[in-house]
Amino acid sequence: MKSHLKVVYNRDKRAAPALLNIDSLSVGFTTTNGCVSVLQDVSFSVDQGEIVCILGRSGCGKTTLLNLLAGFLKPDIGSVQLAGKNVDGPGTNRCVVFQENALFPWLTVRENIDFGLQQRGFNKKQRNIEVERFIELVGLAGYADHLPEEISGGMKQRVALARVLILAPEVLLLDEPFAALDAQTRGEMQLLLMQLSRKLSHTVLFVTHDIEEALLLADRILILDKASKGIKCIIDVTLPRYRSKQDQLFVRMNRELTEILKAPSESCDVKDCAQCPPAGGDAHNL
Ligand SMILES: Nc1ncnc2c1ncn2[C@@H]1O[C@H](COP(=O)(O)OP(=O)(O)OP(=O)(O)O)[C@@H](O)[C@H]1O
Repeated sequence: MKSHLKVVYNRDKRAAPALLNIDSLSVGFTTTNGCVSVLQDVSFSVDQGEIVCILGRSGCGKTTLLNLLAGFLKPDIGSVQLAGKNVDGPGTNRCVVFQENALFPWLTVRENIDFGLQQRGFNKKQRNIEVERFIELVGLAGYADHLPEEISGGMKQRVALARVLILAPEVLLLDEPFAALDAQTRGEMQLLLMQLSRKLSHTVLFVTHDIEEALLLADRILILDKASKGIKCIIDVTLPRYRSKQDQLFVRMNRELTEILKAPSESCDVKDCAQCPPAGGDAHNL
């Protein structure tokens, strides 16, 4: 049967150099049972303005990879480069949003969104204009003076998004940001993220367990493999930008991705895939 997934290892010539280059990353942890290797020889790159979703079974290293990109963790081997510069710690050019937002409970919505700009020394007039713009953008007009405890979980995640987007980071790193929300609010947040990242041209890496979420949001989906501790495959999502779960191609891709995630092998399982590298080839370098 013909596959509907386009697996891309080596990209066509790029119009511009990649924004993020992840080269041969390996990392492990020292535990009470000794050293545990989590990621081995992971390489890929991300273009400016791309949304890349990271999928994989529980414990395959998705959060670890995001932490490496954020600079919270250092690799044992390999490097992360952002715009040609080595990432060797956290930096203002990357912002992270987690499942559990960490809003300041004593600050209002407006003050939470303003906080980062204030820390960076922008004057009050500039800040006020930007804060009002972002309150509107994330659909929180009318709630600016509320405290976090006075708004819903979905609204809190809107605040969490606004307060990082306002800082215009080069890369936005999202670790299951909508996992705790109900299905409807989650759908609204996915749409909001897609609209905002297009409007503001953000480069996004998004960790999720949810294949549908990845198919709704991603330009590419990177699947991590627990067995090999590396990349199982990278899928180009060839759906139109605004997607419907009811679309036939969406349904088929969902089914095929589910199969890939279930498959125990270390390599891509797309049938008749002409683009898989030969054994020992230069896999995963996009
Ligand atoms: N600080 C740490 N010390 C020891 N082991 C760790 C540490 N952080 C992560 N690990 C281990 O590394 C592996 C990968 O963890 P990670 O959280 O990156 O996986 P994940 O794919 O994000 O999982 P999940 O989908 O369940 O959130 C797990 O086996 C985890 O126990």
